[in-house]
Amino acid sequence: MKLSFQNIEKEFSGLRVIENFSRDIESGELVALVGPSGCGKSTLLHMAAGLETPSAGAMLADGASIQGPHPERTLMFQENALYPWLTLAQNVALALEFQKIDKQLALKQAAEWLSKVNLKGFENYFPHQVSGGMRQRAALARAFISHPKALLLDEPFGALDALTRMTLQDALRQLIREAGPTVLLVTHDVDEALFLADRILVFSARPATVLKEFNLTQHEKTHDLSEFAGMRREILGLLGIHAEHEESTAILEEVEA
Ligand SMILES: Nc1ncnc2c1ncn2[C@@H]1O[C@H](COP(=O)(O)OP(=O)(O)OP(=O)(O)O)[C@@H](O)[C@H]1O
Repeated sequence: MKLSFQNIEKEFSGLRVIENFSRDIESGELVALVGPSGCGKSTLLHMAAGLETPSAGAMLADGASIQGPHPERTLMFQENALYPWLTLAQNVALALEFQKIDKQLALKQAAEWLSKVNLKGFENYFPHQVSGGMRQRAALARAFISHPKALLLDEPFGALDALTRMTLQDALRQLIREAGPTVLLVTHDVDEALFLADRILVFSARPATVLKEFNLTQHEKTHDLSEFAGMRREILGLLGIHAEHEESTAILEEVEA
């Protein structure tokens, strides 16, 4: 699914958040949105999800104006949104409810997707009985089970420790390779953007405009991002962080608009 942001402007009660943003996200492309906290990244994601409307401009999916949420465009948040009273399999199966699939068949498919994200054997566990990383694995299974054409990820691994985050990034990349959705990824983690993205858009503070765009399609990437040291330094510089002062990527949280 191609997502098109056309001359998008957004303001909330006089607060200008997005200024003249235009970009096409091609079908199957993974574009990461990076920028200071509060600059409007989630707002752009919410427009693609159909949860917010632009104040001016047009938000299109495959050339048609987005009128509201649709299961073809799936949003996934940092805080896992699993229902605590449902098992992991029931949570994943729930995503198929709108398709009116037989409940037993939905549970069977849910078990298959849980297996794909390394949760075989945990189908009947409740969310509180597994780790945060496992909950996000289940959330990934739930996001993919309905074969979304566009996946809108808002800091999906932001609450996880660095090691767990990397294993989840590997799982996500594998799922994306198999399913091929268009992906918009909001992240504060520059390394996550470098590892996963085909393209990185770096935004200014509010009102958000694109400061620079980085293309990474020609690279086959590993978690050893040393070849991207220059690009990483440049992105952090654009965000007002000097590499020599950088203690962790969490610092990005403190760059207030
Ligand atoms: N529904 C809303 N009503 C009013 N203001 C809003 C609404 N949604 C977002 N905002 C405001 O728009 C600005 C941008 O918010 P947004 O969540 O898009 O930023 P962000 O770049 O995703 O931030 P962060 O990186 O901290 O998640 C913020 O000042 C926020 O308070």
